[in-house]
Amino acid sequence: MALRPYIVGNWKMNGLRATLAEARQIDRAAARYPAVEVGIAPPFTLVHAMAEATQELRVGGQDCHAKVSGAFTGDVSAAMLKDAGAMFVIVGHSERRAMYAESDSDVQAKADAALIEGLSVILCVGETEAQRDAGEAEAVVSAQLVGSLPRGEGAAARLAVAYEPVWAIGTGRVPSVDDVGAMHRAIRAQLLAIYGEEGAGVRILYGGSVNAGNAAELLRADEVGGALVGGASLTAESFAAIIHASAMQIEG
Ligand SMILES: O=C[C@H](O)COP(=O)(O)O
Repeated sequence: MALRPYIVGNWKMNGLRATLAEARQIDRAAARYPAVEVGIAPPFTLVHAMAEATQELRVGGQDCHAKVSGAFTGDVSAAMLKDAGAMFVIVGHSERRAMYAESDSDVQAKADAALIEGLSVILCVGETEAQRDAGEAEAVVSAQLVGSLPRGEGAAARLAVAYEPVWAIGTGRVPSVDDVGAMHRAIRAQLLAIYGEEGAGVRILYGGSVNAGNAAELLRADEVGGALVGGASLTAESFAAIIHASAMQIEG
């Protein structure tokens, strides 16, 4: 089954209102390539404004709380994201797992909450360098999937998984295309085991130092259905080049 490629920018803690000019340009680039689905997860402060300022982009959050509301100072719920115009949320990013000690079950609760509110979910998994060096990469990712994938009715239909090796994030280092393909095949096998046939429709994105120069090669790896892009999504010039590379892939 050919899945529509999904190219998503994670702006992390970057972007002021002035930066919406980049989002408008990215929106125009996305309009030129309708075969590619394009999203941006800006900081919470820009979600509403970006959703208002763009037409083609899926705008999303970078995290959400598992509860709908309550005494959780500084947190934002999935319902609030939805209300602000978000269509999806990223959960389980390695920066949150590492810096805020989010466990697999925390991540699963967030994913479930987002799906209940009608958002779609990008669930991140990935091994550290030490885990890869120890030959544990697939086992680590497998355990993260088992522990954090949402299990509610119809979950697979609004889910994407992002494989992001921690050591490749923001470092300029990327795994070989063979290693990316091997991990993505293993993730696909696990999605099929957990969701049955519906697991075939879950897009598996690669993330970690994707840029205009390496996107075409990484997107060609087995079972890579798109990319989750950090630094290179911050300017329209580099992000549009990645969208273009994805569109060219479809045209073959
Ligand atoms: O969510 C995005 C990833 O953490 C990748 O970031 P990067 O493209 O800056 O390496």
